[in-house]
Amino acid sequence: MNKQVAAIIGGGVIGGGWAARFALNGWDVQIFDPDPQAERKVGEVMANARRSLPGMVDVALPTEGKLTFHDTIAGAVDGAVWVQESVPEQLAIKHTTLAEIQKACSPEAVIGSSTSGFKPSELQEGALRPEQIIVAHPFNPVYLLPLIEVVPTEANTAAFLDGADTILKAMGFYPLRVRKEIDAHIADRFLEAVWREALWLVKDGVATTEEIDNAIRYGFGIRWAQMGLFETYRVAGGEAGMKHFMAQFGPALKWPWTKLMDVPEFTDELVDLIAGQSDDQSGAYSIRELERIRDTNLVSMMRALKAQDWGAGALMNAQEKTLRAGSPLAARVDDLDDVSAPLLTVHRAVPLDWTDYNGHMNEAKYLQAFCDATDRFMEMIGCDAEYISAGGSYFTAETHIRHVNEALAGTVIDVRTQVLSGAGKKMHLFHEMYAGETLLATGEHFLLHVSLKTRRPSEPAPHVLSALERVATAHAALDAPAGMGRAVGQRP
Ligand SMILES: NC(=O)C1=CN([C@@H]2O[C@H](COP(=O)(O)OP(=O)(O)OC[C@H]3O[C@@H](n4cnc5c(N)ncnc54)[C@H](O)[C@@H]3O)[C@@H](O)[C@H]2O)C=CC1
Ligand SMILES: C[N+](C)(C)CC(=O)CC(=O)[O-]
Repeated sequence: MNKQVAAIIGGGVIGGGWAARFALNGWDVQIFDPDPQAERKVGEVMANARRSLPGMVDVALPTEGKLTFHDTIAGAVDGAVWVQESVPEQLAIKHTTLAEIQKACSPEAVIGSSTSGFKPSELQEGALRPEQIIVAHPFNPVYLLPLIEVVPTEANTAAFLDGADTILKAMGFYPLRVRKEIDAHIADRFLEAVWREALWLVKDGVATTEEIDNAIRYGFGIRWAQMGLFETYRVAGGEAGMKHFMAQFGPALKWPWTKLMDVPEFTDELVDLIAGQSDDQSGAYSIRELERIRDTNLVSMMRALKAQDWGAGALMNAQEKTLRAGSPLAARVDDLDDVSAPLLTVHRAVPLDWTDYNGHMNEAKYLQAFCDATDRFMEMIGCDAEYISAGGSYFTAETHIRHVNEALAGTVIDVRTQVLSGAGKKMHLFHEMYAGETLLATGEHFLLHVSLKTRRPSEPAPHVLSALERVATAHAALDAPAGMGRAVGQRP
């Protein structure tokens, strides 16, 4: 099947991030950037994205698309369904680039601009087809953060905007439709206000760049990542909530807490002061190293939110549900004509938060992956959430894991499950974990069906038992897997 094509016009920090997001979600990506270093730079962004994005959700993303570089805008936009403009933030350059794009692209394509500040009506001025241009403002790193501010004008139809939202959501983005166009949309208004205050604090010698960053990351920054501003302040109002919060802190808005719109003059002295402090603070790392530190932290935080089904984590769960639906990972044994081969129970990439000080998947996570495989197999035979809430389940009684090869962050792993025996209360499973054709590990697990009321072994419901027996009978014809029944220390 032909992949969908995205064109990236301008492959710098942001264009490179868009390219990675599209490619790792299975799109072919065609890039135009006049910088002779663009291919190397995008390659480095891709390398960081490959280690961080694929493992964010607990199911594999589509197979990575192809990245190609083109000498002209016309070449890059050929066949593109989405064209993302990410050239420098100057209106004249944006206009010339959008005109070039429109001369060659499909009239049906979405043209998104990454602009941080220009209004869509400014971008659409003098355009051949204003109705296909919108602001699609991302956040760095584009391959990990979900927010895209979608800012339309009246020229864009509802159907066109809904189509754009659908494409963005399928890639795990959160398209936030901005109701009225304004300079700098929504989020950059805040960022600029915070930045302005921070510049004053440094200029006035109140704090260094590092102290300001500490004030953010040890306090309100981490809080904002999960509840934003208003929900956080509602809680801060105590039992009386938002009204009490506003009564208490509203008057402070009139006190001289902030410098408001007053911008410190960008003298060489101020720039040198800030750049110097920033070098002292973070100069020991290269930018790519800082990006990797940032990505590891972001993935770990977002996956923690995923476990809580909250905020950015709830978005990831929604994307995962869509990716699972219709894949072999959604099938039940009763729906399958053929269960004679080991069954696919896990298909995912190794997430960054599964790796350890040895730079590979930590041993505890092999058990996690095999546990997920067992959960999935239980679901396949009908021991699903509904069955468990009615009081039946399986408990694991014994586990044996063999580590055969290592797996790095981003590696796609498959677990295939063979039923060694399944009768009555007993279920004996053998999981094999692969990266492509390479065996990474095996897990042998013996489980007993239990009643969650008595916490004692019990007979499974007939439909669960018959599905289990069907697979066990089919798998009885398979060879015994290598490593079955091994004890620790035994020679291969
Ligand atoms: N850096 C950031 O934090 C964010 C930037 N943005 C927006 O994204 C856009 C791009 O910004 P960055 O990626 O940061 O800049 P950048 O300087 O990293 O990249 C711009 C790229 O455009 C290329 N370029 C220059 N003229 C071009 C042309 N005529 N045609 C095609 N490519 C051309 C340059 O070679 C460069 O690779 C801007 O509109 C900016 O406001 C949006 C969100 C965040
Ligand atoms: C600094 N900036 C205005 C370019 C920032 C953005 O537009 C969004 C971001 O990623 O912070």
